[in-house]
Amino acid sequence: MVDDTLLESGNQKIEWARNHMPVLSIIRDGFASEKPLKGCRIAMALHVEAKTAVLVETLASGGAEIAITGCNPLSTQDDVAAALDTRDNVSCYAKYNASRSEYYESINKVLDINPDITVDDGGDLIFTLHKTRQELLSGIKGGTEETTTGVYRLDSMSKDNALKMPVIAVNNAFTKYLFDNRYGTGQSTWDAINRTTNLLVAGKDVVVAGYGWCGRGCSMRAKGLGANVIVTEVNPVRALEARMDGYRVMTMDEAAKIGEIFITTTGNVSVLTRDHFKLMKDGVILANSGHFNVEMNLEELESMSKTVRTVRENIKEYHLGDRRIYLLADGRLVNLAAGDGHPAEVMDMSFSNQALCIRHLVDNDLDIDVHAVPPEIDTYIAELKLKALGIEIDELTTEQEKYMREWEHGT
Ligand SMILES: NC(=O)c1ccc[n+]([C@@H]2O[C@H](COP(=O)([O-])OP(=O)(O)OC[C@H]3O[C@@H](n4cnc5c(N)ncnc54)[C@H](O)[C@@H]3O)[C@@H](O)[C@H]2O)c1
Ligand SMILES: O=c1[nH]cnc2c1ncn2[C@@H]1O[C@H](CO)[C@@H](O)[C@H]1O
Ligand SMILES: N[C@@H](CCS)C(=O)O
Repeated sequence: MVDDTLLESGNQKIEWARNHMPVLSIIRDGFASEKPLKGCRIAMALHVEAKTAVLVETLASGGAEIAITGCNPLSTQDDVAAALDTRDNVSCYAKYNASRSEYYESINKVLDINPDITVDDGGDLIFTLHKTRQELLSGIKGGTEETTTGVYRLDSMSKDNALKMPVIAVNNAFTKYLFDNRYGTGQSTWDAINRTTNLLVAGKDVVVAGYGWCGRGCSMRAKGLGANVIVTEVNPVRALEARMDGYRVMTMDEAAKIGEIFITTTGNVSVLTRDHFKLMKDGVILANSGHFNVEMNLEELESMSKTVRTVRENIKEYHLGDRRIYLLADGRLVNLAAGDGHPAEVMDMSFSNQALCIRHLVDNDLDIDVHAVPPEIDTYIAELKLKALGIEIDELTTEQEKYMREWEHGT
């Protein structure tokens, strides 16, 4: 028996998100009348919260049958999961704080739908499919991948000839990463850090590891909050860009001694290790907004600690004897595990890409490979978003088009 209060809270959150996702709402209306996904079975592993629920509703309104679970043990909002499970043709297996075995059990339940299409965030569904559920591969039309690291992994699989299905790299659409990874992560990471710690940012030394799209967003918003921002990088071009954007750039060995708040956004492992923890000041705060819980070496942090205790919701204190280090949300994506994820207006574009790419997979037979989002989908979403914002832009005149095509003109 599902708790009514839980359902009411989940439905309220979904309604709020739905009302702030105008592009997805247009796509949903089209899906409801055309039913382009009729008879299609979709297996999904995404962060199960309100904006994701709106995507699921959109796919269901297009005629699909959906099984969904989480893509992170700590990002599921149980009220939304309960509400989603009441929708027609939707089964939701996600739960907050799932153990590793529960997490993979749910991934397998989702795969039991015998999917035509898979939707991933970070690749756990597709990797399980390739490792232990290969019998399902022959029925698969294709999949989509939501995030940067998931796409890197798929590219590696493709290079090794290990990939056995077509996948669209949704992350790589302009209308995804330029907004979601940058402005979404920038805002939601700080929202989560601020609501979790209730501490001041102004005047603090904030270290952002990685100056990709997420790192740019987190640095930009840290600066806006009055922090002194330090960036660490391994890519010389991005390091230079960070420097010219006005930040200090140095190695993590140097930054570890100075920083008061550390945010990892690299998609890489062991960016913060024992050597860095040894150098850190008393009371530093660590948050990850990159990938899984691997960016900080938590085993090393634990092994160095005399005591580990929860001192406030989503804050663990690691007492090293002489100093304390505070870890937010167990080192999982802080914006989702200790916050509500990206703003709805941003996920509007990311999930419109998902919906239209899923339709594209159903309508076409793509080769086994990692595919770009078709440019016409990307442009269409940008146009709809501008329209929803009430913004008109200029068009090229015939003279301008001609000028841009020709090459003979000089001074
Ligand atoms: N929290 C969220 O909601 C959210 C949103 C989007 C993406 N992501 C995830 O965040 C991560 C970053 O995504 P992105 O789009 O910014 O990727 P990106 O590839 O644009 O940027 C990652 C940057 O990290 C740098 N880097 C790699 N190893 C490093 C190291 N050891 N030290 C310092 N820098 C290092 C790279 O050179 C690169 O510039 C990915 O794992 C992605 O999947 C999270
Ligand atoms: O609120 C949200 N709901 C669903 N997905 C989200 C939200 N915020 C960020 N991401 C997605 O999570 C991926 C990293 O795991 C990002 O690529 C982003 O698109
Ligand atoms: N779904 C994964 C991918 C993040 S890049 C996670 O939540 O950590």
